[in-house]
Amino acid sequence: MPITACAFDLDGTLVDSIHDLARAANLARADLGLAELSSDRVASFVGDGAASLVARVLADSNSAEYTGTAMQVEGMDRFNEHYRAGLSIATQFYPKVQETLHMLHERGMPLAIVTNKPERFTIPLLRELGVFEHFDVIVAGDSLPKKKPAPEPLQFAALQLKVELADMLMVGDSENDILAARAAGCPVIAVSYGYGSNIESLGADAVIHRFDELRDYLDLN
Ligand SMILES: O=C(O)COP(=O)(O)O
Ligand SMILES: [Mg+2]
Repeated sequence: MPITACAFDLDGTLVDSIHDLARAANLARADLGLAELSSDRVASFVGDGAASLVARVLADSNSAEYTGTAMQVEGMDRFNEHYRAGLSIATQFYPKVQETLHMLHERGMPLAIVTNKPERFTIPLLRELGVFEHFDVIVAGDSLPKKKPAPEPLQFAALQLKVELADMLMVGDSENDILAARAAGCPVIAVSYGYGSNIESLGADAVIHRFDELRDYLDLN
């Protein structure tokens, strides 16, 4: 793979954000008189952006969709407030992420974030974690009309980075990341430690178990 740029998913790939997401989700549920869900349960609802997360968390069902009911609108408002107030209380980089991002940035590798997390959370979270400046482009879940698994966010990132899609490596933890990469024509590596289920069977070019294994796939000089 002649990789000249990298695009990274955020939740479940760079950072373990589930405890802050689950806290905000459960505070929103409590505001609406609903009982607490386990972090694992909330993790199984992450991946399609905040509106889907809120719909699934309120219904405690993976098939719930956000249609804008009064309860969902209220739940979304509550979730926004709680999550914005505690984006990085318990959120941490997975092992070797910081070092590897820093090394790639130092070596001049163009880097993108391509996440389904909305901009209102993505940008402050990256700032709070001290890595905002490492990325040349940030495409969030609501930056464009379509989000992953559509190819547009990766197409937009490649355009901004001035690289070919075939030369931009996508790294993610869920089926949406792999589908988006396939649709866009990007090579894709899956991480095994995130929130996606059955990641080994989803047809990524490779599966890695620790973030710095990425080095093996990049032509670093
Ligand atoms: O917030 C989400 O739903 C998922 O975010 P991700 O695309 O960074 O995994
Ligand atoms: Mg993810």
